[in-house]
Amino acid sequence: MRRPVVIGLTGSIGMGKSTVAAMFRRLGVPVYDADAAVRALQGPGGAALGRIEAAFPGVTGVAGLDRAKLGAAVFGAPEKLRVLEGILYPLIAETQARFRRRWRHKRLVVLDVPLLFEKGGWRTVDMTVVASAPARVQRGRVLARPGMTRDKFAGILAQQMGDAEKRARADLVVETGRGRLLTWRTVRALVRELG
Ligand SMILES: CC(C)(COP(=O)(O)OP(=O)(O)OC[C@H]1O[C@@H](n2cnc3c(N)ncnc32)[C@H](O)[C@@H]1O)[C@@H](O)C(=O)NCCC(=O)NCCS
Ligand SMILES: Nc1ncnc2c1ncn2[C@@H]1O[C@H](COP(=O)(O)OP(=O)(O)OP(=O)(O)O)[C@@H](O)[C@H]1O
Repeated sequence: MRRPVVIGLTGSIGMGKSTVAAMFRRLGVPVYDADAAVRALQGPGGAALGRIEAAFPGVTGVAGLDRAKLGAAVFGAPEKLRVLEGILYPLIAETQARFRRRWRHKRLVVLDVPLLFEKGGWRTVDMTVVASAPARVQRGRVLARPGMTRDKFAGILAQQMGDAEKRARADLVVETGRGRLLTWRTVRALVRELG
């Protein structure tokens, strides 16, 4: 039996990655959501909680992880972020392997991974797809989110590979700044070709 074509989907904050992922799902393509996997590991009863508490005392409780507290501890402290990644990434790799086994009979699957290029996940996929829009569209979307500030946005951008580099590395760029219909048609054409 042929194994599925594996697409790695990524994009910077506010570029429409989640919306593109939802379009793949609507077309019947299984989508692995790396952010959701991280949240499940860190939520109430999550498999990573014990190890996170041991490394960062005081950041977990009955409700799971206090993300803001841990974020304050690790963002801006690269060596601490590496410790957190060392705890989470082997567990994430397991959940991803389970996803791949579960859908091995499919022709096409998508891995939605925010840090696909930054963390090397691109090496394990057949094709990379980057959701992208002009910077002013991205900015407008992100600053409209509740709780978002210019400083926070700048801080997040500074931590991510830039959009230009992601676009240059992508096998396919899906434009999300020129209406949903265009985005939908692009995703549908890709699924028809590969699915
Ligand atoms: C530290 C945590 C708890 C903070 O959670 P919080 O909800 O406050 O922030 P959020 O997850 O939305 O991240 C904010 C921004 O930082 C970026 N970011 C998150 N983790 C990392 C990382 N390891 N390296 C670089 N950027 C990161 C995200 O892409 C996002 O743009 C959380 O980010 C975390 O557990 N990170 C480690 C796991 C990871 O690498 N996740 C990335 C995607 S799989
Ligand atoms: N053609 C389009 N494709 C995708 N998103 C679009 C499009 N047109 C408008 N949008 C809007 O842009 C926003 C993009 O948000 P979305 O959550 O998909 O981004 P994201 O890249 O997943 O962001 P984050 O990484 O911050 O979660 C949404 O509010 C969505 O409704």
